Amino acid sequence: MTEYSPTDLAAQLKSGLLSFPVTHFTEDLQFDEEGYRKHLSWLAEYPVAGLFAAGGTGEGFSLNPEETDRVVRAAVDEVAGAVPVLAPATGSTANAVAQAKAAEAAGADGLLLMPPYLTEAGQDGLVEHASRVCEATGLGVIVYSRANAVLRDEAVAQLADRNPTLIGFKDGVGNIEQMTRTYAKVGDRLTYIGGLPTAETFALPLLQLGVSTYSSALFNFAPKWAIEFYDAVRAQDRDEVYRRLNEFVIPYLDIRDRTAGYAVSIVKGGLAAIGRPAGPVRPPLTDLREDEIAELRDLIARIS
Ligand SMILES: O=C([O-])C(=O)C[C@H](O)[C@@H](O)C(=O)[O-]
Repeated sequence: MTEYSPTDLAAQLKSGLLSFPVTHFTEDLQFDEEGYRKHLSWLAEYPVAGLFAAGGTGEGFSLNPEETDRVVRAAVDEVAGAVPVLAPATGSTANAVAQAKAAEAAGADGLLLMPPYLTEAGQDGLVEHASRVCEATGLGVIVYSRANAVLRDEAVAQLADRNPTLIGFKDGVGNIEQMTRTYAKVGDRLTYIGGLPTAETFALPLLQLGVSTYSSALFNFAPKWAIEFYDAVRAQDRDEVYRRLNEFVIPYLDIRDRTAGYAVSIVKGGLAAIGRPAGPVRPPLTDLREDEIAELRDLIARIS
């Protein structure tokens, strides 16, 4: 059972960078628990404020509920209380509620509510969906606003009023007006997390909009560099942030943007490039080509 009340968890997550580990697969696309645990054990050498198991970078969308449970349990066990572990709640309301309960039983400390798949939905329906998940457990919940579940300021305010366990808003859209409206309306009642693909790209400007931390996919293969980048953002060291954007992030985006879904695949590519392979990505994603991994290796050499 978690030691973090929702309020404690909200404060903890604001205190540092957030880790979104990839999920390791064998060549025949089964969960490679040993590889995953070794990866978490290596990343544990670097200070983060929370670990989100089976998130987007962790290909949570490709896992069945039993696999998600295995990944979450492996993370909880491996991390052993050093940092809070947050688990995903995905898909239909019924599925997300079941996953939330399973995560609480597995000892997770909080939940990241992902968008429901396929259907579009209005704001009232999204509030209902998220509220059901908030009501399902005592865990703190972060709602991920992205894709077919983009929440506007009024809906975020409604959700925060209705659900004391809603602790965070993760933005995957980057709409400046909506972020401004949301922070103006809801203020520090919630913790705001930058969750656009390759979140470092937006970290400095979003800080001005109340977004105090972000989910780092780069942390998977460049943990020291990712922490240093986060420190530069928090210190509002504009020169250093732009130096690092030019040195690494922008050329990395040039590779990432070649194929839809590479925002996740490139993270496994980065791990292959540094000699810590995490196995292939699952369909519908595709792996980077060998020449792209070689390109990425040269890029990573610049920051190692
Ligand atoms: O669920 C996820 O993995 C994310 O949305 C976070 C990613 O880590 C994203 O912020 C990124 O690519 O840096």
